Amino acid sequence: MEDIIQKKWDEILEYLKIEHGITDVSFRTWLQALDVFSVVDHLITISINDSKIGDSKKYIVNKFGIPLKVSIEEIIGESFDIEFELSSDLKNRQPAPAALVKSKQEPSNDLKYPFLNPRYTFETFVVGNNNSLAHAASLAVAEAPAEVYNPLFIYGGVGLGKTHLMHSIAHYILAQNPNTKVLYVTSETFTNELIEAIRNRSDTTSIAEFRKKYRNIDVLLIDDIQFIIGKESTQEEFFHTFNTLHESKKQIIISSDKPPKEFETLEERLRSRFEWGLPVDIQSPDYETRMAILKKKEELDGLSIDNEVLKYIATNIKSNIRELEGALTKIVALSRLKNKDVDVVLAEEALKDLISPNNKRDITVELISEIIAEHFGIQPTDIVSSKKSRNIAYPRQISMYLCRELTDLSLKDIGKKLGNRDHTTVLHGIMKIQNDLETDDSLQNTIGVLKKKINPQ
Ligand SMILES: Nc1ncnc2c1ncn2[C@@H]1O[C@H](COP(=O)(O)OP(=O)(O)OP(=O)(O)O)[C@@H](O)[C@H]1O
Repeated sequence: MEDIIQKKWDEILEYLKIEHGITDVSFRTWLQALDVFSVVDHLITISINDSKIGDSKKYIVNKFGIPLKVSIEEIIGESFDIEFELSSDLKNRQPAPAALVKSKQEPSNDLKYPFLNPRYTFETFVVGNNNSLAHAASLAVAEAPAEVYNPLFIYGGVGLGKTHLMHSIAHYILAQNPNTKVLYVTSETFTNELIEAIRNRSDTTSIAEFRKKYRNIDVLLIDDIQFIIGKESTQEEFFHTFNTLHESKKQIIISSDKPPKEFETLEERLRSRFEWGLPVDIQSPDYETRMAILKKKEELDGLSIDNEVLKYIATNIKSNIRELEGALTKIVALSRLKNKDVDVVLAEEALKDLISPNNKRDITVELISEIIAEHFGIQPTDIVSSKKSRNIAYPRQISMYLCRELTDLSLKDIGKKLGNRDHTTVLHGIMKIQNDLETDDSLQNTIGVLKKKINPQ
């Protein structure tokens, strides 16, 4: 995390300057005298260059303390505490070595691999009847890459732990050998990067760069391969990527929502390759596994929830672990909001939309926002917030566009549900996406992926 904050430090200061109307002279004098000294857990220590501006700590804390905290949250997307220290006082203080401040679960290389979720490890993965084979095969591949099952093909329904297992394999391999070149991508990213490379075809290095990135590695993990089916040039490129890696004995791990034989329009030569190694499936978890997953989440989040409430969730939410975890989060959020203890009555209220009699999910603004937020690595609350940074504003406009396409709601109602926005703002958002779609093939691909995630049928 320290790396990321260091890298984004200038952007954070620029943001602060613009959002809080800081004058150029104030910016040059005060803000440019600030540097990140260390990031430990969620505390950022900022050094004040007192050789340049003297002991101005009190002034800086008062003037910039809160705006800086808010700006960091806006740009990084997470909340941090901050403290200021004079650089002369910090001179003899060593920044805490990153390895000492990480939690037990976190692998040692998360800075180098920001695309891996530090929580998705074998330690946090609950093994049940539904996933024991997939788990065992994944561990075998992690322990001996390219020696046992190549490719490893993990398939199963939505939200059942495929990504979690893939990240676990990557973390494990990197922990054993940090020099291994591991690349995890979704097939959407693979497609979008290929689109970009083809678009810049006149620049002969762009396709070469693309190929170098995907072929010059030891382990390729490609998630949700179903999204490349039917995209001819992507399939073709992936076919050659696969062959190059496989021939040079590099490990390939693929996930999908169905087994290779069920891909009707997949070319035979790719289908047969997917079956070369070991296709393993993940089923919906049984009741005991659902309880164990809820307890694991309770432990990881430091919660203490009445067993009856866990039983209520595990009894009612059966087929999707993401929803199972989401249910727990919703209950805890409602209890905080209402300042009430978590009990079954509160759980019933919190989950009334999730637990419908036929368990069929409706396409709602909330569902669309949740899927978009997850896809872009932000929080559903960001979508309805007033935050204006592009990494939030653009997904919000995509939400507006997809709400209009996939629900019968009026612009006014969409605006209301997306943070009480005016219908003209919604219209502007929709038109922006419509315009971009005309020229941006990557966006077309992303919107296609999102639509399938929202409405898998
Ligand atoms: N066996 C498990 N133990 C603990 N947590 C799990 C398990 N299986 C899934 N989860 C959790 O459920 C959530 C959804 O899992 P994940 O994203 O891996 O699903 P997926 O199968 O890749 O979904 P999608 O098909 O949407 O890509 C994650 O938060 C993950 O940590």
